Amino acid sequence: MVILVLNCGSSSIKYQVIDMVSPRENSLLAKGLVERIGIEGGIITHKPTGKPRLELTTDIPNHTKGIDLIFKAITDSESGVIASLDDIRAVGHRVAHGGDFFDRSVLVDDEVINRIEQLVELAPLHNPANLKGIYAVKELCPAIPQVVCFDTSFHQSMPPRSYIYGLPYKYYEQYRVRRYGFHGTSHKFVAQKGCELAGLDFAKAKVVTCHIGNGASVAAVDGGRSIDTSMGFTPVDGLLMGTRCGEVDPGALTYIADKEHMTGNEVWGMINKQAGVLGITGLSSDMRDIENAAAEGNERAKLALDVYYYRVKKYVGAYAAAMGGLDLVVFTGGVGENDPALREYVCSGMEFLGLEFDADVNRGLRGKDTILTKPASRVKAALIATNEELVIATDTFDIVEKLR
Ligand SMILES: Nc1ncnc2c1ncn2[C@@H]1O[C@H](COP(=O)(O)OP(=O)(O)O)[C@@H](O)[C@H]1O
Ligand SMILES: CC(=O)OP(=O)(O)O
Ligand SMILES: [Mg+2]
Repeated sequence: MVILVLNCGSSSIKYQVIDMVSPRENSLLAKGLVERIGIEGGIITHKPTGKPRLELTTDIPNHTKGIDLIFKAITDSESGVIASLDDIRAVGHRVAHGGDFFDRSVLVDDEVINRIEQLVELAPLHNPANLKGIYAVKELCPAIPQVVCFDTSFHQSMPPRSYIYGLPYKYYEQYRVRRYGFHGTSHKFVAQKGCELAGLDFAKAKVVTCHIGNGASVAAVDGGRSIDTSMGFTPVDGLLMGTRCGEVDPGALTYIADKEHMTGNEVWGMINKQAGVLGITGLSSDMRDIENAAAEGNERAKLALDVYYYRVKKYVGAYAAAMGGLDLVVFTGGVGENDPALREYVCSGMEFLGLEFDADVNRGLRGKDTILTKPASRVKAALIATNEELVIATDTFDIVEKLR
């Protein structure tokens, strides 16, 4: 069964074409990336397995055009991987916010679309783009079944003590204001894979997963279930991110709003788009730029890195306490997989927890699943490359199989 997975961001679409024989037996036919949607210099990079890659620069004014380019690339005479679009059995999408409506992946229908629309205001950087992908497939291939996998689903297992805020309870009852958490697909995947690599039983292990990309969150996964996570009602809470502030005293925000005569919407825009490492440095939201600037002696970049790394470490300690123990710390995401300095900072001085980091193994290591602790270390650490798309394809397969 050929499944197309779409991970639509605001200005980019990551995709994979996967042939699933069964959840365990699958092969990647192609993966690719459409970038710079809606701005000049649009580009699609298509990487088929065992065939010449294809790169095309062209204006990509919207997601429909982006998905149309993906369709052309995957059926291309030279670099294509399927004969025609009829070969696609289903499309699986990543959707960031599913609220407490969804604790699992579901088949798309009008009701599901309505729910995702309702949640747009809670995930303004993500849900609108996710919806555009669903609409574009509907327009271009109305007969193909579509499945959505929510970042929030895995965290629906959190107990109330983790998700209730100290606000008047009526806001939870009226507006469902609570912690939801994100990157759940990734946290689950890397916790499971990390346990396999470390020889731990996922159903019993106490794992802290650090998904550190442009958006970043930490989760406490106890016995295979998420019991707490650093993102909250929206993907702006917790860690410092590219352009998002992470944890901040709410009092500071109302104070700034007062001083600067800002509306709620303006504050919301500021904490989502002008904060994070971009806000502290005024330089960039990309961690590579921040690290380069810090290496050249830029003081603000050094400060931003320090805040960024420190927060990750703090959550590891907090979640070890929350779970009453720790077996494994996992690093994943664009930064977690590619930045040895982050991993070294977080895992250094953690012998008191039973974690003995192997700095030699970690040095220069990028993107390869590896145990990062010394053989005798009681608590393990690991780098695990995430693959949200494979999880989405697996869920899509399971749901579409039942339609037969
Ligand atoms: N070598 C590297 N060192 C540090 N950060 C890196 C490196 N390579 C990529 N990154 C960072 O990874 C981030 C993107 O991660 P990714 O997980 O793809 O994000 P998202 O899925 O949220 O868009 C960027 O901030 C980028 O700078
Ligand atoms: C929810 C979220 O933060 O996603 P991303 O990391 O893709 O921005
Ligand atoms: Mg991501």
